[in-house]
Amino acid sequence: MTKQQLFEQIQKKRSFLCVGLDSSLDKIPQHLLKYENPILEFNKQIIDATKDLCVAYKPNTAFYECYGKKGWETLIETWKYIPKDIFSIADAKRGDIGNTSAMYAETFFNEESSEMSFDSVTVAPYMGSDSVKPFLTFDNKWVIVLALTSNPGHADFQLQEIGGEKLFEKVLKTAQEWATDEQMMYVVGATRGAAFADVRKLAPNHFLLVPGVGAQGGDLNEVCKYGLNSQCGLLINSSRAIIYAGSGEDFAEKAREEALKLQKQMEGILAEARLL
Ligand SMILES: O=c1ccn([C@@H]2O[C@H](COP(=O)(O)O)[C@@H](O)[C@H]2O)c(=O)[nH]1
Repeated sequence: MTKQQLFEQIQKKRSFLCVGLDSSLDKIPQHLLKYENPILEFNKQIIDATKDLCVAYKPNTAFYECYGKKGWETLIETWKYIPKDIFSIADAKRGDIGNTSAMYAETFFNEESSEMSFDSVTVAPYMGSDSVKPFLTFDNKWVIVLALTSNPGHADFQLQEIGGEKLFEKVLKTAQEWATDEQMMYVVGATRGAAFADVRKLAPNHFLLVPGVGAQGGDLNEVCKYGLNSQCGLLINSSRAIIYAGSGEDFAEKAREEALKLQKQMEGILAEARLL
């Protein structure tokens, strides 16, 4: 999916919501445990209930890898179930020496070998250019580089100054030497609020994947105030607050209600910014 196509989806759906599929056996409604693959059934019902309200789905691979062979199968089947006009993100946070990164890229992008071909994968930039570049060799695929994360520990490294600039600023600048805003996005946590103004000074045109709305308490309005650009430029992720909104037989309806609340807020924000 190109950047323009993503913006068109945002305008069509009046939403820049990404639903996070962080699905685990101990959290999904207990009545689903009778299914042969409870998590897949859960994901399918969540997708059916929210697909007209969001423009992206983000399974975090940790929630699948922990179940071994069955978990990988669930990830593959979940990817297959995501409608192909909806942007898919493998939140895997990979990155290693070049030849190893190349294998990670095959894992998430090469359907012939792995049976999945996500639109994008999250990548940790700590190991530098050769750890990121192998992900950029696939046509029409995106790399989403961790820049300023939503967790409290972000300050340990990302806010440290090197040569007069913070590490996350260096990441934002240096990564732009590897790819354009047509192939690269950045992760910036919703809990960082006003820092979006600093991010936009360095990356005015990039899409930002923004986790942290919902369970982590990030403020959607503040993120949009500083982070919105002329093509929206934001994919706001919410995982637990949507998918675990209900725990009974009506869990998918409850998830829809939560997604709808965010979609309505987003519609208002897009309208006010004259992006619709
Ligand atoms: O900085 C980051 C990077 C990634 N995440 C991931 O996003 C979701 C958030 O889940 P919620 O339930 O909405 O809190 C989860 O998969 C994280 O691993 C992040 O939160 N912050």
